[in-house]
This record gives sequence, structure tokens and C-alpha cells, in this order.
Amino acid sequence: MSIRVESIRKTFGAFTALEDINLDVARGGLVGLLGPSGSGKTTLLRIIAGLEKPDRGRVFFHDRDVTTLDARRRRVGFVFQQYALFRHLTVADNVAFGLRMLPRAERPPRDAIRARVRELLELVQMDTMAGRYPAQLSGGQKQRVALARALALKPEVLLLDEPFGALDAKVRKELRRWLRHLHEQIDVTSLFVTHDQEEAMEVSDQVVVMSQGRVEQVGSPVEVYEHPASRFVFDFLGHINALEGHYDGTTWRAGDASLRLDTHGACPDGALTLYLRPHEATLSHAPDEHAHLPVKLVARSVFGGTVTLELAPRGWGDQVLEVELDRDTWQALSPGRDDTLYLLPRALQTVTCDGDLGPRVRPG
Ligand SMILES: Nc1ncnc2c1ncn2[C@@H]1O[C@H](COP(=O)(O)OP(=O)(O)OP(=O)(O)O)[C@@H](O)[C@H]1O
Repeated sequence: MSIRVESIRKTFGAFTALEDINLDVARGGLVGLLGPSGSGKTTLLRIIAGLEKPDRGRVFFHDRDVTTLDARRRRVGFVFQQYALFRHLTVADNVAFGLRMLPRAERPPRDAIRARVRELLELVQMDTMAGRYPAQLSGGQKQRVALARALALKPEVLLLDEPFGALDAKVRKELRRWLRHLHEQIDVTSLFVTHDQEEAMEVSDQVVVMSQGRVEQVGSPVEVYEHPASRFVFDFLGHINALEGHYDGTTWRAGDASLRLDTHGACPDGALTLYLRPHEATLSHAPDEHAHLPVKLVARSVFGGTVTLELAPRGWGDQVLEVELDRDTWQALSPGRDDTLYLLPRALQTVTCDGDLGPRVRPG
């Protein structure tokens, strides 16, 4: 079932929570609504679910206008951050609940309900725990049961609001891989809300980046990361180092630092800010012909194959910079305590004086 949202506006008193939202989600899509707290993600999800009425605009499921249709009649499955399982029911009974509550004419026979519950519990890999009560489950297991319950009535649209928000990092990671996998097995169109960039990038096939009640950009994770439509999107998707200095048409300078750049005429002489992603630079014991950016190591942390370094510029500002190197590169470098190191950016994003994104540039 495809979903189309047209010109949605929603206010709460004098506050505008959503302003002219347009969105198309293809059938079978797994779409992440990503944005900072208060950007309107949950409000949009609730409008699609039918739990909130928009002031203006329409919602379509395939070609059907469902804007005024009651939530219960939209055939939507929900999963929220709080598991909301019935404590006094077993796992199997929780999953069966919605089926048993159907009007008699629509309710499947008992055996069919039992078979459907078994099938769903196998799908979420909880079949061995069918007889347990929610209090006997871990957070991740509860959330898988909540998902099985949401799928029991064969919804064509699945809406998930920060489904893994309350879980620890490792379980979150497992569950989001598993959600991806599950999505490939069933025919459902899903939208999930998250404020976690990594989660949105890893799980979704389309990301909707929201800010202050507006859609900033819609695209695949690679598109929004590599071709951000605005400075907000660039800032929001991962850490950045903002290097502030002056550009004279060939060289960018700040204090003792200099960097030769060809901006292809796009950046005029004057103040120029450069954004550097932590993984788009390396370090060396000597400057190179294009870059003279001396730094001193302040701290490092090792996680898996990546070493994250905190670096203080030497003689060009006081902002601590963050750079990520792979472990081998770091070991080959093995600097002494007070060594001066040199930052060698591979690519930088320019920010024009009026605050917009300029071209992406490389030293040289
Ligand atoms: N029922 C309500 N009454 C008044 N204001 C509301 C109501 N629901 C939401 N808002 C406001 O609308 C804005 C958007 O809220 P929403 O919950 O959609 O944001 P969000 O992006 O999901 O945020 P979070 O990530 O923190 O959940 C917020 O400023 C919120 O305070």
C-alpha cells in the first residue's frame, strides 16, 4: 500500500507543528522520519495513523483518501517506544488479542488464530517463549512481541514510533537489522520515527529529514548524506568540524594554518567556513604541499577498527577537532606525546557567507 501525504498543516493553538508537508512512500517502502526533538515526526505519524486530524491537507493510502477515516478502519499496525503489552496475558495471548477482539463475523476460527499466532511468533523468533508473561522478557523481546501483535491483523501500513528508543545500543543494533530483514519477508509499507541518525541510515530505504515542522529533504541514505539539500541536513547527519577562516581566491588561512583550495570561482574572497567530516581527513607527521594544518593530540578512543581522535589546532583557533582513522593508519602514525601532527583533509564542504552550502572542494 503506497502512502501519499498532501499539503498537511497542523497547529496546536498558536504553534505550528507541521507546515505544508508533502510526502510519497512507495508500496513496500521502509521509510525513516528523522529529525531533532520537536520537529514534528510523531505528529506526522499520528496524522497518517488517523490518531490526529490535520488542519489542512490530505492523506491517501494508495488512491483512497483516508483523511477523515477513523484510525481503527485504516488497517494500520503500530509499535511504540513503550511496549504496551498486556501484563496479565502471555506472549501468545498478547499477539492473539487483536484477532480475538474482531467482530464475530470477521473473527477467524480458534485454530486459525492459534496457527496465525504461531506463524507470527516464528517470524519474530519468539516461538519458544509463547507461554511467558511480559515481565519475564527482556526489552528487545518485548518489542518483538509488540511487533508480532501489530502484524496480527495483517496491516498494509506499519507505523513505528521510536520502536527501539528504550533499548541499549547493542540490542538496538540487533533489532534494526532484524526489522530490515523482516521487512523483506512481508508485504507492508512502514514508516518509523527516530532521532537517531545512524538508525535511520542503517534501516531505511528512504530517509525524510525534518526540521521545525518542515521536510528538509527526502532521499536514500546515501543521497541525503552525500548530497545534503541544506546546511541543516549536513549538520544533522553526523559530526562536523567547522573550520573558520579567510579565503583569497587560492588559499584558505586561519592563524598559522593554510589550505590551498580550488573553489572553481564559487567562493568569493573573504570569510569562508569549511565543514570537515571526521572520516574525511588523515593525519601525518609533516604538512603536504596543499595543507598546513598543525594540530596536537588531546584524546583518543578506540572502538572496533576505528580510532577517534580529539585534536587541538596549534596556532589557529581553539575549537577541538574530531578525526576518525582506521586502526592500521593510527598504529603506523604512533605519535609521541607532544608531537605536532598535520591534518590532511580529503574533501571539505564550503559554507557561503550567507550561511548556505557552497560547493564540495578538495585541497589542491
Ligand atoms: N497535543 C499537543 N498539544 C500541543 N503541542 C503539541 C502537541 N503534540 C505535539 N505538540 C508540539 O508539536 C511539536 C512537534 O511534536 P512532535 O511530537 O511531533 O515532535 P517529534 O519530532 O516527534 O519530537 P520527539 O523526537 O521529541 O518525539 C512539539 O513542539 C510539541 O511540543
